[in-house]
Amino acid sequence: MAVTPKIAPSMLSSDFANLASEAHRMLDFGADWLHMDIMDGHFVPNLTIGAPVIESLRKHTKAYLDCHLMVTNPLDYVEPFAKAGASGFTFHVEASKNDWKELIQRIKSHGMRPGVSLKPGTPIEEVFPLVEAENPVEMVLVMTVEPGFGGQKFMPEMMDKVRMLRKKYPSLDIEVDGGLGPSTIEVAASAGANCIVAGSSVFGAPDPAQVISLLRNSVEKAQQQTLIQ
Ligand SMILES: O=C(CO)[C@H](O)[C@H](O)COP(=O)(O)O
Repeated sequence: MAVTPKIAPSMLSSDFANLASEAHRMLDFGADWLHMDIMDGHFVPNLTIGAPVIESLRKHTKAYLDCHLMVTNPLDYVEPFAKAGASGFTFHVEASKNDWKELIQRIKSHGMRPGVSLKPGTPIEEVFPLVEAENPVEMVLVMTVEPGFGGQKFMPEMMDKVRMLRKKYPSLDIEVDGGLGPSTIEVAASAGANCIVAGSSVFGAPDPAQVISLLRNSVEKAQQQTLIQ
């Protein structure tokens, strides 16, 4: 069975001073999720937003807040993010070598959906135990740029990771993030990605609704092709 396409504009490219209206604008344009980039200034060389901003945004929308925690100590953030109203809590495998079982358990017990992400230099095999665990993650986020900043160039060589994941786990949510847009979506969708994060290509477009629709159509088309083959 094909997994559902989810188009998630990265709010990193939004006007943070008008976050609620930017969120509504993206949802009106057809976004499924809102992707929230949480950076602590240590794990990646950038500092963005934390739980207080998620809490403020939650007062304005019921949308799925897909939180990607680029932080050194993800365990410290589980409770604050749950209280703030996060929906998905995606942590980095590089930051959870010894405590991922506890982390997944705590994310779920706090009512959020656990995901794991990996940087471009991290081998895909490192996430397999987290997907195959008795209490598994429900999404893998394959970074297609070095995490930290929007507007970077998509790394097509990351598609081997996506292909390998899709082959092993046909019903897993596989998210890609970094440099996704009309010129790169086909390769990502045909590799098997179904959750698409896109920042600059959506926010910078004259018609963001058209880009969101194009991204969704590409995922649907690739999924149909796979069913035919
Ligand atoms: O996680 C991120 C950076 O760490 C961003 O979500 C990502 O890069 C999206 O931005 P763009 O689509 O402009 O590349």
